[in-house]
Amino acid sequence: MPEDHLKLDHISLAYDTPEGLLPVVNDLSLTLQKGYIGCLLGASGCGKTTVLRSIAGFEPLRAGKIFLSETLLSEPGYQVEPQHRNVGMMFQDYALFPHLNIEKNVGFGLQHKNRHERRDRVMDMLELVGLTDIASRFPHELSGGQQQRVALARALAPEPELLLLDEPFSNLDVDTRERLAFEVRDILQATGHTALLVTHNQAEAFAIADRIGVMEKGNIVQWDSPYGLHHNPVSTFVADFIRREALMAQRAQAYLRGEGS
Ligand SMILES: Nc1ncnc2c1ncn2[C@@H]1O[C@H](COP(=O)(O)OP(=O)(O)OP(=O)(O)O)[C@@H](O)[C@H]1O
Repeated sequence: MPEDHLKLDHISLAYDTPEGLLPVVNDLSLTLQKGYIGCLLGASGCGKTTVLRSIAGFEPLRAGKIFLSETLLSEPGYQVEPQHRNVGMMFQDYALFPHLNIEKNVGFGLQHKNRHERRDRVMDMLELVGLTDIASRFPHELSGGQQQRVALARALAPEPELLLLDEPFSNLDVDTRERLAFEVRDILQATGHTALLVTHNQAEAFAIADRIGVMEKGNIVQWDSPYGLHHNPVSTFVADFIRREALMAQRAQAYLRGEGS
């Protein structure tokens, strides 16, 4: 069994709002092993992005602790700054700098390297995502799928210990989305990266993840392998959630085949 890498230990998170404190995540725990891809899966508003933001260092904890490779990153009253966490991020909106070409976008987090080292690393990353021929292009000249591959190359370039992906495929059409999900999984597996992905798309979660956490109202109700979730759901909520999503996917496929509405 690989060693534990990311550990969320009974974390709670809340937002200060004009109406008062809004509890969002309540006593959530998970452990992700080195080289594994984990996924938080759940309905809109259940707190997935908030958990990811707390790991990145953008949200303070109200309770609990976050560890990466046994280093304490967060606890109430203590936060390692986001730029010192060695955590890479990839979001749904690509977040590429429009005025920089692809080479400069991918090299953005490598200012500490000299010009030659930076270029070598950028080219290695572009080769990894299969885009060496477009290094001098600008983001608006690329398709959504290509832009997202550049975003992955940029996130991996500084050799992060952990990669966080927030709905990275949701702006893409269905075919590209599926293909890229598998591609990203293969790249992460080949490079041995540990990653945590957030999605509300079950097919995506099952395509990419070694461990899936089904979330309900700010907590994980089951943290398990895709097989375990399918065959041993711990509650009717999980069973219904999995069945409902599978049913919706089947209906959508039937609809696309013209077999009804
Ligand atoms: N900055 C904020 N201030 C106040 N409330 C917030 C803030 N960000 C998120 N929330 C609220 O916290 C709850 C959880 O939001 P979060 O974005 O973590 O959910 P999510 O599961 O990622 O949802 P989605 O799938 O729609 O992105 C929601 O009720 C949301 O309205």
